[in-house]
Amino acid sequence: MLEIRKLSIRTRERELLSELSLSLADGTMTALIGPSGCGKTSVLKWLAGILPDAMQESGQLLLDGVPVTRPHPALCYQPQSDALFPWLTIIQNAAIGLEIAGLSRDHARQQVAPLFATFGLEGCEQMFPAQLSGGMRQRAAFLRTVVQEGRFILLDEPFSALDAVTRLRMQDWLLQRLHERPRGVLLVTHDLHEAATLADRIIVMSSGPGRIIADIPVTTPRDQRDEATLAPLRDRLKSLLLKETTT
Ligand SMILES: Nc1ncnc2c1ncn2[C@@H]1O[C@H](COP(=O)(O)OP(=O)(O)OP(=O)(O)O)[C@@H](O)[C@H]1O
Repeated sequence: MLEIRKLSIRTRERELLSELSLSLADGTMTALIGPSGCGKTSVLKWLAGILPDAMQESGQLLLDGVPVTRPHPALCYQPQSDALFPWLTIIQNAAIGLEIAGLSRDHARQQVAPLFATFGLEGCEQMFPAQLSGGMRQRAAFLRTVVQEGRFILLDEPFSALDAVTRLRMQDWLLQRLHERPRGVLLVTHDLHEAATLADRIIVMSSGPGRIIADIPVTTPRDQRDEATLAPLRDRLKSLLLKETTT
């Protein structure tokens, strides 16, 4: 269990988050949605331990009840920007998280190489990030994150640069992977359909300052989550967000 306790964040100008508390269970996916600028990315950055110096924060992070400092190997973070190292090839980038975790270079590359075809990156292994499209770079960053063995994966709009079909493929792949190797996932997304299709639970944040205004379990079995079944949930999410953006 990963527990955020009373997280408050201030920028120089304003209070961004006020005493936000949230527990994430192992092996479940939680989607975090909210108006632009409400602080979703900042929550993930705080969890990853890379909040900008310009922000002041207070709060505690507990893993199984024990306070943790970050970066922590249990937490794998995929930022909104792909954050690939421009001087490394794509396979070096994809393998770097595993290398940092202690795998030998060869072993790390052996782990990621078979996934290049699945991720539509076959033939790009020796290319550099600047030679790839935005969607390809995002898939490489996603690959780098999901191969790591952390108990919790923090994904910041991981599919935002993908075309509709590739996005569906990557979502299916993620669900399959989590089925085979359960992890806790915190998924920041603006896509209500994505949240409703993938998540076990959806957290809705308000802005000014950010706090949780709804915590909604998604109980429909995944294989029954079609357009019609999800429509009432999407409508509820939409109306919560509309209220937040018009007040
Ligand atoms: N490096 C920074 N220094 C100071 N303030 C920042 C910095 N980065 C972000 N902010 C402020 O924090 C606010 C929240 O940003 P954050 O990226 O966490 O929101 P978000 O909910 O993820 O937004 P979006 O949905 O648009 O990605 C921004 O509106 C901005 O004012």
